[in-house]
Amino acid sequence: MKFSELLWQDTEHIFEACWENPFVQGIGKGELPKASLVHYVKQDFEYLNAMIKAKAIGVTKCTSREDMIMFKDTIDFVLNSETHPHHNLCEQAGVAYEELQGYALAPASQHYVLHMLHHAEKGTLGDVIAVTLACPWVYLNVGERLMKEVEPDGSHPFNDWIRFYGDREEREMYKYIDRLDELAETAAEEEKQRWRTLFMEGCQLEYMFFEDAYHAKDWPFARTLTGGEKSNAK
Ligand SMILES: Cc1ncc(CN)c(N)n1
Repeated sequence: MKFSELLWQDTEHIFEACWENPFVQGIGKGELPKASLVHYVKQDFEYLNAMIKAKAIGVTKCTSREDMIMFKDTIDFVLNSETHPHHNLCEQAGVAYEELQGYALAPASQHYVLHMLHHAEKGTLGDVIAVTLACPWVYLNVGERLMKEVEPDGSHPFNDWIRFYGDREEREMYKYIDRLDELAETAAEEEKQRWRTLFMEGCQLEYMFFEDAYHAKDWPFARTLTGGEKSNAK
């Protein structure tokens, strides 16, 4: 069995939970509360900044140009293309994209970002791939299912979001899967167990990201310092 098939077996139930999550189902139905959309974009803008940094750290773990190009292509994709789905959500929320940038992360997304950057910094090339892999895999899965189930056209409020993830470059992630399968062929058992854990935790954090976006779940108290300033520290 390929290592990636084992990853799938470990996490299929979490992919299913992501699919059933009200945020994803709301995208399919074309109905999401404005607060959910706003919360999602605020969090995701910062999350994708962290993803760019994690992929840049990935470059420092490479010994071949092919691997460097793989990371470079994703950085380019996130920076230059992955703004499209955000614009779609902002249009539906009736809020300017610029207004939703620069916010402090809520607890679950903060955890996801710190988790990703920590393991990318201290880990191997395989660790960087494993800790960032849930991101495209979950979205490609959700996007493809939405494409099939909803068959959206231009009249669907989230047509761009669905088509972006169901139909486009998230397929680049197969390069990461193939590379991790290749690395797994010679990796120690202990390292493979760590990759499985990192991937499984990534899937759980993807689920929490959808769940918290739907409920616009933030810190329990206002992030205000004693002088009255608002803390936007990330
Ligand atoms: C949290 C999260 N995970 C995944 C993706 C899709 N790249 C995203 N935009 N945001």
